[in-house]
Amino acid sequence: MNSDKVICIENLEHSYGNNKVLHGINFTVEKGKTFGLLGKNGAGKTTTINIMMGFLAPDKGKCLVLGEAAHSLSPDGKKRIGLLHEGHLCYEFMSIDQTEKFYKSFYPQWDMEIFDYLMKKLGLNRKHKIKHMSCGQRSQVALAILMAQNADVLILDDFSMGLDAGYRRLFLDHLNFYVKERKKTVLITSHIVQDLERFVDDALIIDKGKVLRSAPLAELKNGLYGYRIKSAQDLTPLEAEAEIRDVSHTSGGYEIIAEIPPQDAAVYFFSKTGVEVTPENYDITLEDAFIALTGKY
Ligand SMILES: Nc1ncnc2c1ncn2[C@@H]1O[C@H](COP(=O)(O)OP(=O)(O)OP(=O)(O)O)[C@@H](O)[C@H]1O
Repeated sequence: MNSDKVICIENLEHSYGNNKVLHGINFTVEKGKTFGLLGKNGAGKTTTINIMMGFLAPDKGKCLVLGEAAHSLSPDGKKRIGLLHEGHLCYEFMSIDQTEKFYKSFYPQWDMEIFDYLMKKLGLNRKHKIKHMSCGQRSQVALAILMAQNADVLILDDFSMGLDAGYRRLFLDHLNFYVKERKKTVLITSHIVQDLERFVDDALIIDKGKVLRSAPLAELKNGLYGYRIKSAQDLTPLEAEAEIRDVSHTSGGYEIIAEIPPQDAAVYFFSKTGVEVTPENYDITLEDAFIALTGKY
């Protein structure tokens, strides 16, 4: 196997009883890259991560992590993976100091500097108990513990967990530096899709356990265009058109994401609405592309 392939997933299928939730997922995460796994609630992200961690055996398909089959990872392989699972890592009755001491004992490569740096940002006394912290503060401790493990592969399932915008930005900046500097590999999921736009190299969008799009971030939006249109007419019926991926109301009118290139937009909207509008083309965000591909609900 190519040693640059840190995670390699082929035709992964999984069911819970009769409910099939993964329908042949494929993706590869290369060394030194940050990979975003995106999908709506219930899309199959955590199931995929549980298979990658060996917690679940897939019905079909292949899942290799660091070159080993995920369901039989060696102790050495496990040591090289840092996992942030949905929820928290910490025992609530412990203080920050006790939590560090507890986790440090499992990780020979414990990076005290990173832990101290992130705890200084938290600004709480180290004797402070986890149970007396806010949800976001607990998440900050959990992330510091994860970073201090100094693992080669970091898997962060829904890292945002109640964190405010400033801390999320600080953490992602830090993680970005850490990944590039130390050639680590990251797989991350977040419901705050916008956070990942500045950060991931490649992304996979899944919906109901199927791959909708898999590409380097810059290519993920290919073929999707955003238009701002001021109109007194109700444009929501456009949502029924196959090439229209989303119609959203804004204070000034509408934002429409469509598979229509700018040179054809004015004629297209005239043909569909019967009124002359001036569609203003804008650059769509990753979140726009995500909604265009997965739908609002
Ligand atoms: N232990 C389980 N038993 C039965 N069904 C499950 C179990 N865990 C998850 N599911 C179902 O599998 C599907 C995928 O769930 P999964 O947790 O993988 O989604 P997700 O993408 O992580 O969602 P979210 O963003 O809401 O965390 C859902 O329909 C869910 O109801």
